[in-house]
Amino acid sequence: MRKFDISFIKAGWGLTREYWRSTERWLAGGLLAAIVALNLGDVYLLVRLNEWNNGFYNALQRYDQKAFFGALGTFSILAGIYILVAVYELYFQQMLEIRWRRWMTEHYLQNWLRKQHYYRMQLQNNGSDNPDQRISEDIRLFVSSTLTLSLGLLKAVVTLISFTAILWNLSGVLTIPLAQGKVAIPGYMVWTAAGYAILGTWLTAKIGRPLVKLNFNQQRYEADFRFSLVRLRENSESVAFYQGESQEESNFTGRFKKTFENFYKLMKRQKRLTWFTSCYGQIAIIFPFLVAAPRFFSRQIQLGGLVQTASAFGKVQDSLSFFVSSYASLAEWKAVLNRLVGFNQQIDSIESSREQTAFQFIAGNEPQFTVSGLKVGLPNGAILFDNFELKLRKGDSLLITGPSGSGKSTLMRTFAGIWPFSEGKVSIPRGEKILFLPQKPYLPLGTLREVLLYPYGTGTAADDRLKEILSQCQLEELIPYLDTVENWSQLLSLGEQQRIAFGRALLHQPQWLFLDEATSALDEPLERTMYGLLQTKLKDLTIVSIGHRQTLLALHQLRLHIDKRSPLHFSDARQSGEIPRYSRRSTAS
Ligand SMILES: Nc1ncnc2c1ncn2[C@@H]1O[C@H](COP(=O)(O)OP(=O)(O)OP(=O)(O)O)[C@@H](O)[C@H]1O
Repeated sequence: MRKFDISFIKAGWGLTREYWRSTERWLAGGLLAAIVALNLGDVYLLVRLNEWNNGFYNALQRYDQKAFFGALGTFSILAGIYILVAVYELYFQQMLEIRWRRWMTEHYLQNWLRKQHYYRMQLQNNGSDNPDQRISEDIRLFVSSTLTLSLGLLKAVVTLISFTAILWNLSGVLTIPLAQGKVAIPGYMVWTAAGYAILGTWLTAKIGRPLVKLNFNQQRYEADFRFSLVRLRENSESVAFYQGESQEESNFTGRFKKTFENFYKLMKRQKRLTWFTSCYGQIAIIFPFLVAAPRFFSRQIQLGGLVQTASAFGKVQDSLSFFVSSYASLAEWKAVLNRLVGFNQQIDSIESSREQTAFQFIAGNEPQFTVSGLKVGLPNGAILFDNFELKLRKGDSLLITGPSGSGKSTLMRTFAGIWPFSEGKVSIPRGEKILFLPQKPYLPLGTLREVLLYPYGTGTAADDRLKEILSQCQLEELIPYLDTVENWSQLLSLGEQQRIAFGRALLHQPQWLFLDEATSALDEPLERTMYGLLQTKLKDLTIVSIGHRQTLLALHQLRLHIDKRSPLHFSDARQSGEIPRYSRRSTAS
């Protein structure tokens, strides 16, 4: 038999603990105390209602009208309190749930965004699929299920203790005649309820075990399907140009097929479990009457006693069967837990690989941008550059050229310190501003002002300055839309987006600017204008550009040509001064 694994409880506690130690712990603790108190009040009311059964049914049996109406009055009071408790129990639970979720979401978001984990996760993806889903869906499910299940468990335990005592007193002694005399079993109803629940729990665990994995997969397939739909929305124009609808459709249906097939398996397994739990629940209604009937027919107890005993039996059996009734939720909770733990483990593994890597990205005291002993690889282990050296001084302008796929952008990623498959040292002058304009201009969602000021946020530049920059980048027509929210990356042409990127450089005034094919969509005069702006408006700016165009040569003093088939080639148009050092695998020519 497989060993019962409780490590998930430890993992669950690991995730839960952080919130209960956070700055919100006092308020959260207060809310939890209120919910627990209401929960206990709930159980107390159940005990009172159980006693009420006795009086009410005995009154009916005695045809005692006064006692009957008296019992109805008691019931009204109990029911009123019960309603009040139920309303506030849910209200406080939801309040705690949303606060806890907010805290966890912020915590996960910070972890995901910190040190570019979102980027590395994508590059080093070994198991953490769809982090967006983990942050939105899984946290929500985790918080709500943890609360529901743990409060359910608490209620079950308190109910069990209260009603076991009641049932023990009510059930009397069962005497079984044997050949050599009689055996008396005190509290036999309690033993019967326990036996019934233990059998049910064991069978439920046996039938329901595969649900954990099925739930895990279901959530993953759902997220994959949703992600593919979002991708189409983001790339609708390209797909429309290609008329790629049928390919997209087969991709969607392929992904949905997995969701469908897994759901079918889930459904079948759940059907088996429901067969069992429903039978179990129905038998549980009649079972206590059957067990208590001998004492009723032998007139040891009255109708009220029978109903009260049956109800107490039901409660004991019900609380003992907590596992049976919650198995499906428990399976889902465990799947969610595995996904969140997987997310954390992936971040830990990124952190430890970062510690082990021999790459240093530092702010140095030297006034130059220095690259030394650089080795750049790919995830598959291939090496793009080895022993690469480069030194750039203030005011230099370097153009990196080379055939497509030769590694120019990857080199730029390494210069930015974001490429995890590198070794060596990159040093930028301390305290100086460095800006990278990537190949794909990124325009966030929001107003044009936010787009232009990205990533420094609004309020960092006056309106006049923004307008001036838009004019300089020949984007005057956008001035009236500074505060308009649009999907700008879909609305603006690629050339306009690239000019927005230049606008950002003018605004943020970096001393070191790296451009990866940042003018590929501009015509040549506009390209010249943009570079002219950088040179006139940004003093002592050092520029490193990647590009294919010949026209870029005239705009840079230095050139580095990369080609996998030959050594790096460096040329200096100034023909004077100190030449930056460079090399790769072989000596430079
Ligand atoms: N995330 C990645 N995973 C695996 N391989 C990658 C990844 N990114 C880049 N590569 C590979 O690294 C090589 C260099 O790519 P890179 O984008 O640096 O080339 P490039 O010279 O900038 O090309 P282009 O001029 O077409 O933009 C290519 O063979 C590419 O397939």
